[in-house]
Amino acid sequence: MIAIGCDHGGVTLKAELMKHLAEKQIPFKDFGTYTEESCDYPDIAKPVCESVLSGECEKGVLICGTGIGISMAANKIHGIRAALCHDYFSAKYTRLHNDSNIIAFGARVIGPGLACELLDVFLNTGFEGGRHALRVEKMMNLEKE
Ligand SMILES: O=C(CO)[C@H](O)[C@H](O)COP(=O)(O)O
Repeated sequence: MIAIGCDHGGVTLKAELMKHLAEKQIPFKDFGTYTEESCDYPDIAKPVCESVLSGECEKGVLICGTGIGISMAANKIHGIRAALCHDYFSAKYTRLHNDSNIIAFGARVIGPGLACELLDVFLNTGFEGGRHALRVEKMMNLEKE
């Protein structure tokens, strides 16, 4: 199950990504927002991240206008590693090297075609482990300081 959420800036892109997931028969849970009425991206980031941390959802997708605010908000939550990705290399390597559990997009930055491709590579790439495991562990330990 994939958790997905956006602010008002990401409603259209979220719909495209959900259509893409449905076509691929990948189950998802939509945490809103559902209209283009203005809302605050931390209010959406929180339940999406909680769903990933609880294990209800395996990974998450967050969208705002730039992708910056909603990924910043997500990364304030302990256990979340959210990666803002607008290119193929980043979407692939944030899984391989950072074991990211959330991908974020800026709906005012990227088109739906590329975003769907990036989501695919994000979901289909595993963590490489090895030397990266200690780095991820050290990164997560920063939350405890
Ligand atoms: O990208 C965002 C946060 O990083 C927001 O989507 C953006 O700031 C919303 O702006 P506005 O209220 O003017 O639609």
